[in-house]
Amino acid sequence: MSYAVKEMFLTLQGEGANAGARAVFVRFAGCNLWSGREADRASAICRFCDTDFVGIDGDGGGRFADADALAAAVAGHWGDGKDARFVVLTGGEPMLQVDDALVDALHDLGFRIAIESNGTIAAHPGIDWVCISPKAGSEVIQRSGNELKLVWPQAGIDPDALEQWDFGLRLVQPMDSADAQANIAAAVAFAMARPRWRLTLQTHKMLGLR
Ligand SMILES: C[S@@+](CC[C@H](N)C(=O)[O-])C[C@H]1O[C@@H](n2cnc3c(N)ncnc32)[C@H](O)[C@@H]1O
Ligand SMILES: Nc1nc2[nH]cc(C(=O)O)c2c(=O)[nH]1
Ligand code: SF4
Ligand SMILES: [Mg+2]
Repeated sequence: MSYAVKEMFLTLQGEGANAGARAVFVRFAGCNLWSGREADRASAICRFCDTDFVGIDGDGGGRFADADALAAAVAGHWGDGKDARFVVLTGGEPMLQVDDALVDALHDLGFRIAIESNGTIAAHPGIDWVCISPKAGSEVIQRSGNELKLVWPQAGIDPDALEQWDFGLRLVQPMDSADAQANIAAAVAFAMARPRWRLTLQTHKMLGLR
């Protein structure tokens, strides 16, 4: 299978429990909860997305003919070192494209694989770190993993229901929007009221990283 990738870059993971870790990000093109076109945002299932995932025209993006070609590009972004190789598969929705061949090819090159997914498609079982971020109005079928990352506030999501899901960590992340300051206050209040949850911030945005 070939893969459509919007962009690929080396940075520090900005969010969640792996924040601060050097990682190659692979941003797959396309999502099942929004077309990515601004004209469709108001009618999309997911309406607060902060990301351009349309097309394959970003830095390091393109159409990769097979898993070995994509994994080789990831290794090229990482550089020579073999130690602690780490790749984050995101998008768009990465589980529209991630398959056995890609997981095997990345593991063969020594990468630990993380995913950022909306959970509407089962995560590939070979992935080493599963981060699921539920979206109101969608059906999340992937209800287990390493971290559950709730963007807050989100009308239509009941945090009590999420307490039943099987995740090692529960994280609350302020929604980046015109109301960012109010959303930070809401996320802080959320974490203060719910000791099983921790606040996570989009540190790459504060640091000026990609
Ligand atoms: C762009 S999404 C791509 C991966 C996948 N489609 C998902 O939604 O999890 C990457 C992460 O950014 C989060 N995110 C998207 N828009 C955001 C916003 N406006 N504020 C805070 N987090 C946001 C998502 O919830 C997800 O955890
Ligand atoms: N540095 C950095 N960390 C991130 N964590 C999740 C991201 C994403 O867009 O999936 C992201 C991103 O785009 N950049
Ligand atoms: S599910 Fe993820 S990629 Fe898709 S629109 Fe929402 S935040 Fe963006
Ligand atoms: Mg992002």
